[in-house]
Amino acid sequence: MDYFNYRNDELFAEEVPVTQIAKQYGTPCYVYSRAALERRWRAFDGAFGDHPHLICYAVKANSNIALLNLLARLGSGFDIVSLGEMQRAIAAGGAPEKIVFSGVGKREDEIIAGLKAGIRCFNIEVAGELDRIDRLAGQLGVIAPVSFRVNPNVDANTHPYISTGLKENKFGIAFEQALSEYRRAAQMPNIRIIGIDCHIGSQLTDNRPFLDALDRLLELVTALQAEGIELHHLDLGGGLGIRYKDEQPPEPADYIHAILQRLGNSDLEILLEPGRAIVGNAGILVTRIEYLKTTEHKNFAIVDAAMNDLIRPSLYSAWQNIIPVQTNSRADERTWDVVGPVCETGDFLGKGRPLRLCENDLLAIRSSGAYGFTMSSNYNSRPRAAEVLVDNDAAHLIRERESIEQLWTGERLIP
Ligand SMILES: Cc1ncc(COP(=O)(O)O)c(C=O)c1O
Ligand SMILES: N[C@@H](CCCC[NH3+])C(=O)O
Repeated sequence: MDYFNYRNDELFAEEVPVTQIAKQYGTPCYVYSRAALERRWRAFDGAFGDHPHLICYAVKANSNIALLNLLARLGSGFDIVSLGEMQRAIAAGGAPEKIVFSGVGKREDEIIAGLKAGIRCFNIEVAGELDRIDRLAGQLGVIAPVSFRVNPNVDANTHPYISTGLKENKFGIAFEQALSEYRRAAQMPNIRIIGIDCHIGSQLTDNRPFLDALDRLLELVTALQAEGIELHHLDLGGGLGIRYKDEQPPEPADYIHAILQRLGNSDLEILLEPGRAIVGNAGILVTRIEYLKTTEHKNFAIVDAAMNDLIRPSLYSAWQNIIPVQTNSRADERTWDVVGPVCETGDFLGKGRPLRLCENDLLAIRSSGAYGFTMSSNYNSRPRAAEVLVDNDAAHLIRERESIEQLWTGERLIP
C-alpha cells in the first residue's frame, strides 16, 4: 500500500494511505485524521486544569456527524448557528445541555426547537431576539437561559470578511447597549440570564485581541454584579488560528493560560467555541490532476476539485499548501496555477506553486479540515466530495460522494 507520510506536519502526523483511499472512494475526497482531531480537542480541554470550563466546538467548521460524534464522546459541547446544526449535534450524541446557540438571525422555529431540546444557552445578538425568546418561552411554559453576545469593538487583525467584533460588523449587541439589555432581560418573566459572550473573528494569530475583548467583557461583568446581576459563565467565542503557511498562532495551552491569568481568581466558568483550531489541520482535500496545460504565459494544473469543493482560496485569497501525494515524480519542476473545472476565473486552489507534476497524479491540499466541506456547494451541478476518516490503519467512509441523481431530486416539473 502506498502511504503518504505527513510526519512533517505538526498535526497530521499519521501515515495516511491516501492513494488507496483515492482509488477506493474516488476524488475529490476529504480525508480527516481521528488522532489529530482528538489531540487538538484535548489540548483545549486539558489546558483549563480544574478551572470550570466547557469547550463548545463550532459545528460550522466541520459538521460531519462522525466527527461530531467523536467529539461528543470526549465530552465536548457544541456551538451551533442553525436548527440544522443543532439536529446534527444531537444526532451525533451531543448533549443538549452542552449546546450554545449563536447567530444574528435566529428564526422562531429554531428558537422553539432549542427551547424544547433544553439547550444550555441562547447567545442573543439583537435586542428583538430577547423579546422573541421571552415570548416563545412563555408560550411553551419554560424559562430560557440566555447570554448576550457583546460586540466589544476590538480589531481582530484578520481578513475583513471574517472579522466580527468591530462596531461596524453585524454581530452582537453594541457594547454601549449591553447593560440596558441585561437590565431589560432581568425584568422578563421567562428569561434566566446565565452568561456573557463574544466572538471577535476567525483565524486570529495573536492572543492580544482576545485579551482585549476579555477585558471589556469583564468590565461588564463587574458592572452587572454591582446591579445584582450575577453571571455564571463567560464565553470568549472561537477564532484561534492555525498554521496554513508561516503563521505562528499561539498553542491552545498558551492562549488558555493567558485567559486564566487575566481572569485572576474569578470563578466564572469559561466557555470557548473553537472550530478551525480543532479540525483545520486534521484534514486534507485529495484531488487528481486531469490535465496539464502549458501556455506561453502560464502553466495550469487542472484538477478534479474546484471552488465548489473548497472555496477559501477564491473567497478570501486564502493560501493553503498543495503537495503531491507521490513524492517520486521525475517531472521537471515548473510553476503551476492549480485550478478546477468550474467556469470562473476565480476557480483556483493555489497560484504560482513550484511543483513536479504529471497528469493523473494525486495532490493533497492541506489544512482543509475546517470550512472545507461545510462551505462546499453544488455549483456547476457538481456532486459534493466524499469524506473519509482515518483511524489508525483503517479508513472509514463517513460520507459518500454525492450521486448525480441527488443533485436534482426534489425539483418538480410543472404539469
Ligand atoms: C459565534 C462563533 N463562534 C465560533 C466560531 C468559530 O470560529 P473559529 O473556527 O475561527 O474558531 C465562529 C466562526 O467564526 C462564530 O461565528
Ligand atoms: N469560513 C471562514 C471562517 C468564517 C468563520 C465563521 N464565523 C474561513 O474559511 O476562514
